[in-house]
Amino acid sequence: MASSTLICDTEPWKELRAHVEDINKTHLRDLMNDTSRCQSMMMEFDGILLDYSRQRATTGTLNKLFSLAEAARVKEKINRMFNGERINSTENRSVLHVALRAPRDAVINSDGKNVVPEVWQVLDKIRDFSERVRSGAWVGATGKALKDVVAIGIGGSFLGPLFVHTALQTEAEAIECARGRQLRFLANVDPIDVARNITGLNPETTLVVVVSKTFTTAETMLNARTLREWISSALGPQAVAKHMVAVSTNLKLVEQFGIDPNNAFAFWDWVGGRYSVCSAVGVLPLSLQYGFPIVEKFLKGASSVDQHFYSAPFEKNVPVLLGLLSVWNVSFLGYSARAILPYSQALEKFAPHIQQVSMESNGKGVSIDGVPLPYETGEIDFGEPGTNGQHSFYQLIHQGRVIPCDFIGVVKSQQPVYLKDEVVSNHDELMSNFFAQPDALAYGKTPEQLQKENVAEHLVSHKTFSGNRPSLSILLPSLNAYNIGQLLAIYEHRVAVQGFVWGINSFDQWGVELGKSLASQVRKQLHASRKKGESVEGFNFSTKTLITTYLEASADVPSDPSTLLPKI
Ligand SMILES: O=P(O)(O)OC[C@H]1O[C@](O)(CO)[C@@H](O)[C@@H]1O
Repeated sequence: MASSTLICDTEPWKELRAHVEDINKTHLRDLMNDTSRCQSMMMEFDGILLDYSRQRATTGTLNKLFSLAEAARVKEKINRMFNGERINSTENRSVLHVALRAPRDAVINSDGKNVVPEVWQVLDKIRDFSERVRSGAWVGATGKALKDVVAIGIGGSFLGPLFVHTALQTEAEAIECARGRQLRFLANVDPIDVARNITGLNPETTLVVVVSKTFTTAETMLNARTLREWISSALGPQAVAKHMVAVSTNLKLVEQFGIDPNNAFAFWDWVGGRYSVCSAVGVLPLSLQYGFPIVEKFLKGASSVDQHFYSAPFEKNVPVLLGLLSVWNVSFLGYSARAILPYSQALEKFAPHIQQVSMESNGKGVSIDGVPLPYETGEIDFGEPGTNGQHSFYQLIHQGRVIPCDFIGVVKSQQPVYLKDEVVSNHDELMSNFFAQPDALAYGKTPEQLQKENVAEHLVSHKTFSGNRPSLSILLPSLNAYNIGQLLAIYEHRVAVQGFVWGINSFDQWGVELGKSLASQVRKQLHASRKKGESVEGFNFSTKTLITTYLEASADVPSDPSTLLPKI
């Protein structure tokens, strides 16, 4: 396929389009009767069981998807990514988050230079620093050990670390290592988030980690200035050096902000924000909370998937299979959303993280060459842990719109509970739902079944489930740092595969810029109106009215406030 040819103009795409008609002839409940088909749609990798037999697909569909991957040159694109080529062409950058978790002796080149040694230089610096903070060798301005950490950051500088932290919080080894320590995340520019995060913390025993790839993000910088004020108003300006450190690619701005460059932890422009959890962005706060050895296990789990993704044949390659099936669902079956449903409360922040990884990566309107696309890319990702979601939005998934679901289950609970009078453990109860839901979606319930159950005639249509709703199941052996790393990398690479097939740049995010620049125009107006009484100009009628109403109704804000920090 020539680089300017769109994937929708290739034969495999056209064949898949035609193949939809074949698939529409067979209900999933009939596909599920074919045991050899089901067997061929299950695989095991490094302790993880993947079951995609409840996709609306046959082995024929998969073969066609492999041809599509060939037409899209997916293998070549994976190789180019791992070889450090500048596949993020609109930003002229390589995409090397895999180097962040590569073993110390690996060789991964960017611009002819092996980047692995500098990755490990930063990891070693984090290990050393986090050990000093945790052991009390590094103390705050008043000589007290720093037991609490507030990590300030947003988007990719927040969601990944929050997901991993939340997932580890109740894991036995992690609990032991985190004893007496707290890790909090301040993301939103909303002052309420500041108030909630500093409540109950003592600046004397708190370390603030400012996390920003660019060190220019408006929300993060305002929150960083706010917490700098919180520290210096309590302990004096000289305390900032002991209580604030940074993670960034922009060490110059870190220094200008007033953070000692020795206390800055670098990463590189070849790490996309949403792919940065394995850089100092995640590794530093998580090591402060849990110790470096646990975080190293997380990196190893991700690295294991990286190697698998790079080397396994597509027929047995978890991220490739998942990515191709998502393309099938979105581009051919017309399902534009995907539900991420972990049956583990520890994974409650997984869907929010994957929302950014997936939607910021693949929500694009043009090809990598800038050609407007005649097909849609990306999907709407959302999710909640089961069983909570079952009592919320599952109604729509069962009887309303068709939304392919990812069910993620865990064999061994982080916190098993066995009540002596109960038949099954609490975790068994949870997992009963994990096993039942995919079949409910696939098989549904027919009017005939309902009539046999003597359901009143006027209720039969209400109680009918059409079924034929696709899902896949991922069963993890347990939820420790290693498995969390595996899960992360599977989803990261799946998103890349989808983008490679759609022929887009999954590694830029120009779509976030317009809103930012309009906000900056509004910010200038608010300033001019408050300070100089200038009227609101240069906006359309609607925006002007909204801003004017806001200004008038909040005119009691002190015009020259002395610093007012939130209190709860
Ligand atoms: O780490 P930074 O530079 O503060 O950026 C935060 C986030 O902002 C974004 O650019 C989107 O606004 C994300 O891609 C990024 O993860």
